[in-house]
Amino acid sequence: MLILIADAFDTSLPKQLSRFGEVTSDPARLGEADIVLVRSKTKCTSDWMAGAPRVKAIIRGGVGMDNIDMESAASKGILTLNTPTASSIAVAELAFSLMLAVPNHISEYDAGMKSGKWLKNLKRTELYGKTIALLGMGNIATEVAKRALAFGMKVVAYDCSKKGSPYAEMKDSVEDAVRDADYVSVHLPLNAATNHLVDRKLLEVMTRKPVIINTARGLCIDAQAMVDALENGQVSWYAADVYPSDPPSPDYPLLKCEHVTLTPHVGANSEENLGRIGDEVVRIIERLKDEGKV
Ligand SMILES: NC(=O)c1ccc[n+]([C@@H]2O[C@H](COP(=O)([O-])OP(=O)(O)OC[C@H]3O[C@@H](n4cnc5c(N)ncnc54)[C@H](O)[C@@H]3O)[C@@H](O)[C@H]2O)c1
Ligand SMILES: O=C(O)[C@H](O)COP(=O)(O)O
Repeated sequence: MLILIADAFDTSLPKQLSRFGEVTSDPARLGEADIVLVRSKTKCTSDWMAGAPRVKAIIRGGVGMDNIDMESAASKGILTLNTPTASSIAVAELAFSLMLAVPNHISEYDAGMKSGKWLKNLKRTELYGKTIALLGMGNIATEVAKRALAFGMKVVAYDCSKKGSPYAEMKDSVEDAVRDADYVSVHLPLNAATNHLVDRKLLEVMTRKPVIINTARGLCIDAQAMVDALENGQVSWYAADVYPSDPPSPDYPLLKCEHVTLTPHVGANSEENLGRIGDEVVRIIERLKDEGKV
């Protein structure tokens, strides 16, 4: 069996996988591979699959499957699997870091100190007593909610398929969730229903000039509508880890906008999480072998 590690995984993974067969990271060997491991970088399109005639399983180390053409894979009998819970803590901690950094002016204070400005008059605001709306109440949002509760925040959420949670007051619509929120954190998969879910209309529903945090997918928000909302003060800050493409094109409007904090898609990229993802990949291959699927 040949396992192709197509994207950047934990450095210990090739050794761990060697008990299953040969392991390579040479993309030129796609045509010989039985299993391919990807993160978000490799785009598993129908054309890409045509170059992988032996592949029985594509394993996505991570959560989002939007870089994999699932329909094509299914039609070719290729299994598609991910590591659904491995990244929850890593991403929740990044969302929370952004949520702490913005009202505490960490980047402005730092830049001020280094340019000789003593910005003591710039007041911080506390998370305590504020309301956070979570869009999507799955694995990552649940970890964000637990941390928000520990900070004394009120947590509300909207999820199209979850009507209850021990960690959030569930709302019946996305509008109801965001209306009175001071913070809105996006935790949705990218699909036809969530593409531009945060659009001009939804931004207009928000009454509290919220900080919006997006560690889900860049296309879940309408970037131009977000720029306009930041410029007219309807939204006070946008903090994001995700873009329509990695990296975003130089003319992505939010790159040049004020009151925006950005990170380079590092939600899953903690040392610990890459280790967890690798361990989960090993368990998946073990199971597929036991079931005779690879
Ligand atoms: N920044 C990063 O590095 C990073 C890392 C991991 C995941 N992500 C992104 O975060 C997303 C969420 O991850 P998760 O682990 O919480 O996934 P999850 O599947 O556990 O939760 C997603 C939730 O969204 C809900 N949902 C789906 N469509 C909806 C809609 N139209 N309206 C309302 N709710 C809807 C689902 O019911 C589900 O409960 C992933 O799909 C991925 O795109 C980003
Ligand atoms: O959906 C995910 O798991 C994340 O967006 C992480 O993507 P990455 O594996 O490319 O860091």
